[in-house]
Amino acid sequence: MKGPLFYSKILLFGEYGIIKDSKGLSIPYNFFKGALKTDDNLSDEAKKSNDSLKEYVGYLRKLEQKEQSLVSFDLQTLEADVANGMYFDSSIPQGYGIGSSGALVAAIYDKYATDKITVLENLTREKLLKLKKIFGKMESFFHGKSSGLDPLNSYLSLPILINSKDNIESTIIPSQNKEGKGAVFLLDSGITGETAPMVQIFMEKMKQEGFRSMIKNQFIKHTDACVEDFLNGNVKSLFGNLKELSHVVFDNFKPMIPSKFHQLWQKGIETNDYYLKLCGSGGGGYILGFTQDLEKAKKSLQGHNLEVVYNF
Ligand SMILES: Nc1ncnc2c1ncn2[C@@H]1O[C@H](COP(=O)(O)OP(=O)(O)OP(=O)(O)O)[C@@H](O)[C@H]1O
Ligand SMILES: C[C@@](O)(CCO)CC(=O)[O-]
Repeated sequence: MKGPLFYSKILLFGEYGIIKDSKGLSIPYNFFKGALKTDDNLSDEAKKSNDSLKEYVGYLRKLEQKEQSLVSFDLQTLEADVANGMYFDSSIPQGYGIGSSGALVAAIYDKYATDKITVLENLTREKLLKLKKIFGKMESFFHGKSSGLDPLNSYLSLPILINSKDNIESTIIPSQNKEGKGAVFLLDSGITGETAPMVQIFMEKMKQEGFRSMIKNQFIKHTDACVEDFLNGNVKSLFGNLKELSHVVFDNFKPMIPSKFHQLWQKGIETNDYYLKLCGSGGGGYILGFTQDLEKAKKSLQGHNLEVVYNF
């Protein structure tokens, strides 16, 4: 792959909660990546990507007209490049909760936005929020309403701490202990998931008083505590809160957990070998796992492939 690379992201904590002002923590995941590329002879996959970029140009044209003070693009060049066979050459799986459309949006903004906010300047909170707003509008084309967080993560290639909806900052996470036994890992559910219908289910449930208070008093409480513990390197406390979080999610987010994984989810809580949580909106794609002993977790999850993303 040539040209600047744009990485996938993992929302370690904050799925659903960030819609309701919980904390969140999102990190770039550079195992998967994509870049804009041009070829004369397009493979089937490249052709599909190229076709979707053709449609995207039309969307950006309308967006630019609607949001004149927010963002503008060199659409002529973009259109010519797409006509010449440009596509997004990407290894990021789609519908897996790790931001394939976010990386694409970041790549397009980087190459075609005029007067863009660059990663080299001093990124004040105002600039970050503006970028997030632009990216939210740009990404809406792919899956309806978007917070813009995925493209922001991909564009900056930095961890992002969400304190609340209007208060985000780039942050530093504790450096990995490559020799450590503990790990964060991805489990492949084997099916794709879609964000919009899952968020719809969540919003529907939020109409119930009981669900709302569970979100506030349990889900957000544990999510916020996990973010604090992770950033401060309080591993022991982190795993206590993870266990609670895993439990609350299991009891209240069943539609977001592929049924094949219900038993494994419970087994983790019972044995303490690992704890599972949602990775993004769930419903398929990846599931996130945390363990204090990777070898134990591997044994316990035999038959499943664990992709380690962080070592404690
Ligand atoms: N390489 C690509 N070329 C063109 N379009 C792409 C490419 N990768 C992703 N997309 C677009 O992004 C869409 C997938 O985005 P979607 O937001 O549904 O999932 P995701 O970004 O993979 O996951 P999530 O938002 O849950 O992290 C695809 O349907 C396609 O339109
Ligand atoms: C489920 C959700 O909270 C995270 C999906 O990556 C939706 C969102 O905030 O955009």
